[in-house]
Amino acid sequence: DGDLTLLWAEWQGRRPEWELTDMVVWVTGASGGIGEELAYQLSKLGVSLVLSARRVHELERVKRRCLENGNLKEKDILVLPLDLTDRSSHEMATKAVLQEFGKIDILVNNGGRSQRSLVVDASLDVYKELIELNYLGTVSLTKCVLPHMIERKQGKIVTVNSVLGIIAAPLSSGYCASKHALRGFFNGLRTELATYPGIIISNICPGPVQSNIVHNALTEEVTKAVGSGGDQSYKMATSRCVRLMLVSMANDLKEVWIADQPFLSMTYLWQYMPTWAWWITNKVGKKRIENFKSGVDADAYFKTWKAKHD
Ligand SMILES: NC(=O)c1ccc[n+]([C@@H]2O[C@H](COP(=O)([O-])OP(=O)(O)OC[C@H]3O[C@@H](n4cnc5c(N)ncnc54)[C@H](O)[C@@H]3O)[C@@H](O)[C@H]2O)c1
Repeated sequence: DGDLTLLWAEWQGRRPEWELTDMVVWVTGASGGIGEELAYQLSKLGVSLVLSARRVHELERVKRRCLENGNLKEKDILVLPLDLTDRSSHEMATKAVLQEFGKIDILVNNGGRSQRSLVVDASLDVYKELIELNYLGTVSLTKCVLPHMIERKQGKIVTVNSVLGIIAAPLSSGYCASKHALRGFFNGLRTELATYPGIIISNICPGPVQSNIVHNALTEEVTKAVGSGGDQSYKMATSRCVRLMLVSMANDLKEVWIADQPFLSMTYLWQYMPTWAWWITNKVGKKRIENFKSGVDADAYFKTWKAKHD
């Protein structure tokens, strides 16, 4: 369920419990899904946590659970409301973190939204929103934190990308574009930081993971979200995805792929045999569009596949 370097690191590499203690970690999109689970697992490691998203009451709920289940005290967790699309607020937010904890060791760019609509139906505003949020929001926050890391000559910028930042799928063209753009940006940034080996740029590419991502996905209109989560049973458990993310952070891996089969094999196929990968993608993609058009969960066919192979 991880690329070979990641699985090697999990087996033989440094453990998150040794490497990530005493760090200041800022997680965006911490009010749900992967970001929320990340907060819980990090809170057990004894880090100082900054929890950001738009909804304060949800962040307070996550903070309370971190305090109940983790090793942290009230003073170790800062709830910092943040809208990634409100770029003018990012500098102030960064200052607030530095004022509270004096440093930022790890920025986890996790907040984002997906898409469920065909190119022919989706308004241009949907594409604009996905670029504003997933791409420019992430770039903006990174640019605020980067000078601090350069000054200290250390830090990790971890971005929750997606396998859809490498491959593509129907109904998600704007999402794929935003994630491809992010991968290009961070690969470019990494090349510029070659003289700062202490600053790690890490690109995390999960496949389907249990979360609210489908529920919150944009449709053909920017004002309308999907509003139902669909079937989650075929997706990777959030806790497993986050554990592998922590392994990646502890071992300074530059890009990792985290996905159950057949998604992981598909990513390898795209890497090594793009022509074959296109053949399969078009076959599966057709089914995905048919399901979507008939009002069924677009990925319902994976239930049958999983049932056969489990
Ligand atoms: N779940 C998956 O299958 C999957 C797969 C690959 C990549 N990802 C990526 O993982 C990340 C987390 O997604 P998730 O699956 O946990 O989904 P989710 O919908 O459960 O969580 C998304 C988080 O982002 C926050 N967010 C949304 N808009 C925001 C804004 N304008 N400003 C600040 N925060 C905002 C939400 O409040 C929430 O906390 C996303 O970047 C997503 O693209 C998810």
